[in-house]
Amino acid sequence: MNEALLEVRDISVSFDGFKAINALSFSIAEGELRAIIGPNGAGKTTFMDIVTGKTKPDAGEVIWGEKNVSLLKRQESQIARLGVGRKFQKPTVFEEQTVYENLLMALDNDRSPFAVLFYRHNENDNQRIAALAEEIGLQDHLEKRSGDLSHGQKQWLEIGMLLAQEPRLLLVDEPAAGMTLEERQKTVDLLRRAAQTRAVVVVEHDMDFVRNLDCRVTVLHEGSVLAEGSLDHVTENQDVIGVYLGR
Ligand SMILES: Nc1ncnc2c1ncn2[C@@H]1O[C@H](COP(=O)(O)OP(=O)(O)OP(=O)(O)O)[C@@H](O)[C@H]1O
Repeated sequence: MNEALLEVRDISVSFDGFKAINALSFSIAEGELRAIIGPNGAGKTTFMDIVTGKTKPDAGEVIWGEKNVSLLKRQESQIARLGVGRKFQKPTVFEEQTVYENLLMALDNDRSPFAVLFYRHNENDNQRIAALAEEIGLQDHLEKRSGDLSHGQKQWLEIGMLLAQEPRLLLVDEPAAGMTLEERQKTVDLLRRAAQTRAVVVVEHDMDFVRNLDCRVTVLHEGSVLAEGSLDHVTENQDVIGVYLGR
C-alpha cells in the first residue's frame, strides 16, 4: 500500500551521458504543499518533465495514487487526465478572450458532441467560474480581455484554468518570476489556498517567496535530494550552504 500521492523511486535520466537526474527518490503526500529549490541545473525542471510524461527516465519508477499506477507507462495526456496539472513559467492564456471565456474553456465539462452543439452557458458553469475567479482574485475582471491583464494576473488566470480541471497535484514552475512584491504575496496566498484541497509542488528560486509558502522544502542538487525539511532546517545544512555558496 502506497500512502503517498506521488512517489518517485530511484529515477535517473542522462542527456548525452550527463546525469541530469541521479537516483532521485522522494514523495509528495495528498494535499501537501511542497517547495523544490536548488541551484541552476539541479534537475528541477527535468523532475517535472518526468512526472508529467514529457521525459522518460532511464531507470526508476514514478508511482501515482492509491492504486499505485505507474506513470512511466502513460502518455502526457493520460497523466493530465489522472489529475496532474502543470503550470509552466510563461503564461499561456488566450489573450483575445475574456477572463470568463478562458475559465469557461478550461472547465472540465464532459459533453457529448451533441451537447456541445446545443451548449448554452448554464448556471452551474457560471457558479464554478465565479468560484474560480474568486479563488484567483480576478472576480472583478471577468469581462476583461485577458491580454489586458498584468503579468501576475495572467499567471493567476492560468492557475485558475488548471484548477478548473480539478487536479489532485498541481506542479508550478517559478511563479514569482517577473511579479511585483504585491503580486508575489497574493500568489503565495493563492497557492496556499489551492493546497488546502490538493497537493501543490512549487519550484522556485526566490527564497522570500519560499519562506512565505511556509511548507516543507526539498533541495535538489545534481539530480538528487540534498536536504529536506523546513526552510530553516535546510538552510542550516552545511551541504546546502556549500552548494549555494559554490563550494
Ligand atoms: N533535453 C535536454 N538535453 C540535454 N540536456 C538537458 C536537457 N534537459 C535538461 N538538460 C540538462 O540537465 C540539467 C538539469 O536541468 P534542469 O532544467 O532540470 O535544471 P533546473 O534545476 O530546472 O535548473 P534551472 O533552475 O536553471 O531551471 C542541466 O544541466 C541541463 O542543461
